[in-house]
Amino acid sequence: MSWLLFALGLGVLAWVLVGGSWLKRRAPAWHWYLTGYPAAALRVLTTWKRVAILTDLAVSPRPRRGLLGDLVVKGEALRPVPPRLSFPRATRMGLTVVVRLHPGQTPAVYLAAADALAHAWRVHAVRVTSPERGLVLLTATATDPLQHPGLVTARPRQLAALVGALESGGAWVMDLRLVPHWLIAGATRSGKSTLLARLVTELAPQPVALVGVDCKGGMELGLFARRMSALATCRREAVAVLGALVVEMQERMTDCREAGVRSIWDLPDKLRPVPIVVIVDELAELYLSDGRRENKAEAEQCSTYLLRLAQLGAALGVHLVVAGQRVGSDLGPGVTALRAQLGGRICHRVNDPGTAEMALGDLNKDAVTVAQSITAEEAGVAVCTGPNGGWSRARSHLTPTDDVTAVTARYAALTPELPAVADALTAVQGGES
Ligand SMILES: Nc1ncnc2c1ncn2[C@@H]1O[C@H](COP(=O)(O)OP(=O)(O)OP(=O)(O)O)[C@@H](O)[C@H]1O
Repeated sequence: MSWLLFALGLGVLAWVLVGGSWLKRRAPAWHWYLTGYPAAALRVLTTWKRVAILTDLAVSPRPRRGLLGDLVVKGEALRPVPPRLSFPRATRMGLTVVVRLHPGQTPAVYLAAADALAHAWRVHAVRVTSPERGLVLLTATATDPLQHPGLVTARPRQLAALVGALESGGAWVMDLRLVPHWLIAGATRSGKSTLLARLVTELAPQPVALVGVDCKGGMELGLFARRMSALATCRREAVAVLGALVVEMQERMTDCREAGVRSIWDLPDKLRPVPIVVIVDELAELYLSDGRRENKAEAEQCSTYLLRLAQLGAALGVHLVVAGQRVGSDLGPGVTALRAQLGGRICHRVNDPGTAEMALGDLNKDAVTVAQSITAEEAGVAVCTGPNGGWSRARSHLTPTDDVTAVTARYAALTPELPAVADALTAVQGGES
């Protein structure tokens, strides 16, 4: 018997010393289920009452004012009651609990208490959502899942690109059929180009025309030129390409009108034109001008064309993905109008609060705060909006340049021709030489 106990003890010791860390490295989710979750669940249940009182989530069943003779007496009642909490449920990287709100309570107080809860439960973060009136769902994540996001999968769909992993462990998908236009903001070295590379890798095998506008001489998007139907590398070329796209869009509009449909997706397969995704790297290069008249005119033209594409493109199969280091109204009045049309927002680390505010501020103030807390070590981490109006932290899949160039070379033969756009570009390039 004593030998058995000794062997058991040795086994437990070996597990603690070697097995635990091995499992943590190999299968972090299992490590969490076996060791982390029971301890965290116990911590949630044992600390709930104290934390709820400290963060004003607990309320007293007795009113704060009472009558003492003719006097109204005001004060804190004794023994506040914490809201009812469900048993913590394990998730892959954390746990969730449902809290039943006290009458008159709103989820706002729980949002304010989220940091305190994360601290008390010793977890990375606590997110607060309200799935149903009167209930809040507290989702705790044990460690930052975006430090080493695993590879996730998603069902392939046309015009949808699996670009990374969400904080929840789900797939981060940019679905252009659901959200037709996107704005990507981020300081230099924050991960914008990597995200664009990932997007191109995902769209390259699909029947989609890619048009690039990279006024930094085509240094970024030039890598994918083999799979691009057109690539503008300076503002003059951008004006020509965007102008030709507006004309193309007007032709599609006429086709739809004649066929009696409201979008190209309602046209029969044979008549449906190929969808076009216009990728703009560095928005500021299109908008800024040095004050000279011709430069100013070009900037204004770019602004007008982009706005037109964004306003009408969704139904006509023309989609915009616009990236920039700094997105602010100082770039010109057209930027704010354009932003309003770009429903999908992605904000990496930014240098100025104005850009985070511009990217996410009109959608959610909390998202702005979270975007501003992304550090320089977290390249590729961003706050992104979801199709149903929510937001999440996410990290793009690191896609090395060699992989993207290999994919674009493999699918180069699939590149659809856009003759009007190519002709406009050639005409400008001919005029320049
Ligand atoms: N998802 C990611 N995971 C890990 N590292 C990443 C990720 N995305 C980017 N990085 C790292 O950050 C570096 C900078 O990324 P990237 O070139 O995409 O930034 P950028 O915002 O486009 O910068 P710039 O504006 O200067 O072109 C990359 O070389 C890469 O090492």
